[in-house]
Amino acid sequence: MTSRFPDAGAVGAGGFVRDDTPTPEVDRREAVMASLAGTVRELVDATIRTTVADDEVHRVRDELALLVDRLRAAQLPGPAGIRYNAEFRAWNWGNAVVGAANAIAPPLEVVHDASGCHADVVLGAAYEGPPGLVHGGVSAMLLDHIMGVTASAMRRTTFTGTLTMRYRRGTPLGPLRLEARIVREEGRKVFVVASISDAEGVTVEADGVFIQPAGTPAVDG
Ligand SMILES: CCCCCCCC(=O)SCCNC(=O)CCNC(=O)[C@H](O)C(C)(C)COP(=O)(O)OP(=O)(O)OC[C@H]1O[C@@H](n2cnc3c(N)ncnc32)[C@H](O)[C@@H]1OP(=O)(O)O
Repeated sequence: MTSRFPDAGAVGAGGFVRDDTPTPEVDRREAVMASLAGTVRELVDATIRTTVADDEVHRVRDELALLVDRLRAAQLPGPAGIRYNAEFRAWNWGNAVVGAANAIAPPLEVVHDASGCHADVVLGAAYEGPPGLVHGGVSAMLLDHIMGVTASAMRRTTFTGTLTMRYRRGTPLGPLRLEARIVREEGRKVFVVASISDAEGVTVEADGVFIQPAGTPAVDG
């Protein structure tokens, strides 16, 4: 069996980084960062929807600039990447869809089930495209992620090769369900279908080809 885990600190296949931070410490820090990101997410929503006077907006902006400086006091040299420790605990806190420290991420919480993966999410004002509806690119981004996770099946690295969307009707902001499943595999290619639904049924369908890049091992392969 070939391990997907490189030596500590090294960049492995697909850009994954082995990091020997113990799992309890990862869990603790993740909760701290998720707490911060949750408040920043509130800030984003409040910023979009505020109707306070201009002077108040300027005062809030100046206070926020001071807070940004405090967070900038110690920073990673680049993006957060994806890290793994020896216990197979993985963390990707900057991920655009699930990153615990990323206030832009909804965040999606992907659940593995008998047929593939699903996720329940509530999308607010920050994800609007047409009035009251989810931006089509946001729908594609969320589906791309859950389809990628489904294709990877927690045992191999896959990248999106081709993603096709069919927008059947507008997707309303609010509570939504995403579902994804593998329909077939051919060599390194994994074919995945997925959907977004609201209470009335499917709003978006997607199918995609996810490819295990040449030279990347499956964990149990
Ligand atoms: C844990 C976090 C999960 C997150 C999931 C989110 C998913 C993402 O967003 S991934 C980011 C977006 N995707 C990318 O950036 C991928 C960029 N592209 C690449 O890296 C490469 O082109 C990659 C990996 C897709 C294919 O490269 P490579 O392994 O060299 O493929 P290659 O050997 O040429 O082809 C292998 C097979 O795939 C097919 N193929 C190659 N590219 C594509 C494509 N774009 N679409 C469909 N099929 C393709 C080939 O035809 C070939 O098929 P066959 O075996 O039948 O001849």
